[in-house]
Amino acid sequence: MSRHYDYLSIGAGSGGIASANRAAIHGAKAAVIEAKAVGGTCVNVGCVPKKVMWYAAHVAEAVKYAPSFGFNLEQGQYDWATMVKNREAYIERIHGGYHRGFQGNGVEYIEGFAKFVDPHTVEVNGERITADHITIATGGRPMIPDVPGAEHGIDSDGFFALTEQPKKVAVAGAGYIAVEIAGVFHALGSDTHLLVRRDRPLRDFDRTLTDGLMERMQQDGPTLHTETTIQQVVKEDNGKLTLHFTNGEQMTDVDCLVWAIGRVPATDNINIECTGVDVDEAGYVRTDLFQNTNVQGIYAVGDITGRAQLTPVAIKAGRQLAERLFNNKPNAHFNYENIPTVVFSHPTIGTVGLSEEDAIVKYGEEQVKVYKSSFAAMYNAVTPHRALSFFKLVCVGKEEKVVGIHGIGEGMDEILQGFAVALNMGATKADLDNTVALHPTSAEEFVTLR
Ligand SMILES: Cc1cc2nc3c(=O)[nH]c(=O)nc-3n(C[C@H](O)[C@H](O)[C@H](O)COP(=O)(O)OP(=O)(O)OC[C@H]3O[C@@H](n4cnc5c(N)ncnc54)[C@H](O)[C@@H]3O)c2cc1C
Ligand SMILES: NC(=O)c1ccc[n+]([C@@H]2O[C@H](COP(=O)([O-])OP(=O)(O)OC[C@H]3O[C@@H](n4cnc5c(N)ncnc54)[C@H](O)[C@@H]3O)[C@@H](O)[C@H]2O)c1
Repeated sequence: MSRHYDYLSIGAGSGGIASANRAAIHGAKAAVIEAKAVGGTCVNVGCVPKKVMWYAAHVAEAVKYAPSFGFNLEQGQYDWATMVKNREAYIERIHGGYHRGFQGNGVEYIEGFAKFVDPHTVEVNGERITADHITIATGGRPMIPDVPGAEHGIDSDGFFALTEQPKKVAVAGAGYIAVEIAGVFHALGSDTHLLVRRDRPLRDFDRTLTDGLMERMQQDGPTLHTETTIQQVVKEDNGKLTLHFTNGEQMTDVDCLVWAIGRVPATDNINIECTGVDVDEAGYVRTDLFQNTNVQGIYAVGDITGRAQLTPVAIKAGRQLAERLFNNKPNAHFNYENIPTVVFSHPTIGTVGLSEEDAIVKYGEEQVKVYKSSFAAMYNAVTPHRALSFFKLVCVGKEEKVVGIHGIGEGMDEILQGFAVALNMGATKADLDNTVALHPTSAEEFVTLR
């Protein structure tokens, strides 16, 4: 038995789904093949369950602030299992939405693990499927380090599988996932330790953001251990973990260790070698700006390309690819510049464009002018948990074109989207100054900076 499609995506995550739906909307006979759950990482073990848990942490914070607003709350027990049950039910509803979308657009959904047979053929469940255009949208999986006892830890997938809240937690890593998971555990009441190898988490972010995050962590956050690398993990007879660090120190009585040290691309098991598609040393598929690989008729979108591993990036790149292939738009492609991003830390970080450091490297110190401020947002200013939010604009040249907008504070995840539009449209500092403030908000800080 064999089937033929105009367009086939291996993987039904953010990129695969978006590209196949768009291809079908433009009349292509399209299919997606998915080995695990429809929606991929974002929906099942990424953005969605993470944001639900971030909201749980947000509610816990509100409960903490409540007495200052006059509430007399009997703070009962927190039930992790209830949150997990409701979260998974929500995810099930999202799955249903995807399947209805496929039906409506005429995309065929094929369950199974796909492997290449040749550049135009894949095999799934023993069946050969051919397509004119095949997109590799297989995403990635969490990385586990090669240290003795590493298997006693869990990864971000394991974090979402927890049905009970651990008491003492160590999170190893310094990126988005480590910061976000540690923040959730802490806010929900676990004794949480964030272990970073160097001097700070989120080292690639503007310094104002990491300074602000570290200040907030010191006031009320997970305990930050810098310059700390795990050398060995030992499971004791009582089931607890002892972490041995390279600096000779150790941490005992750990109930749960989470590795959040990056991800690896899922190209290793799909027999990609038989296609001649070029992958880099780490296994990411090399693509040009049009998502083309070096092999005609094979493309890649999303995390598997190793570029800006974010859901909206995978979606937009996938849709643009379908526009190019099936809607007669030969120049359609995703623009990888000025991608806004949010870290769901406590409080949230929002950032778009160049950090101050990168702007100086790109334009020279004399061309760069920075505006910044900090203040206690009203939300916590009336509580004993007063804490600062931080704001920064990076501008260049005489006209003070805004090339970077960075903030950490309550609501920054929602604030940044509109400011990213302004930056993309080429706004100058004067444009922001000429915009009337919304008062009293945190967002107004960006249009009132002196
Ligand atoms: C914990 C966590 C939190 C995150 N939070 C955010 C966030 O808040 N905001 C944000 O923008 N991004 C976030 N991300 C990143 C986001 O999830 C990814 O960028 C996005 O899912 C990438 O989409 P994709 O289509 O490239 O791959 P994926 O979503 O990973 O989908 C790939 C799919 O391919 C399937 N597959 C793999 N190999 C095969 C095969 N051989 N045959 C069939 N199917 C196969 C997989 O099962 C998977 O379903 C987060 C990621 C993680 C891990
Ligand atoms: N809010 C969001 O949009 C969001 C949230 C989560 C993930 N993501 C995406 O998923 C990607 C993967 O996230 P991530 O946090 O796993 O990766 P990451 O690449 O952002 O961070 C990995 C961190 O682990 C550190 N590290 C590497 N090896 C280590 C080791 N052996 N011991 C200790 N630390 C080590 C690295 O220095 C790095 O800081 C992100 O880059 C991001 O694009 C986005």
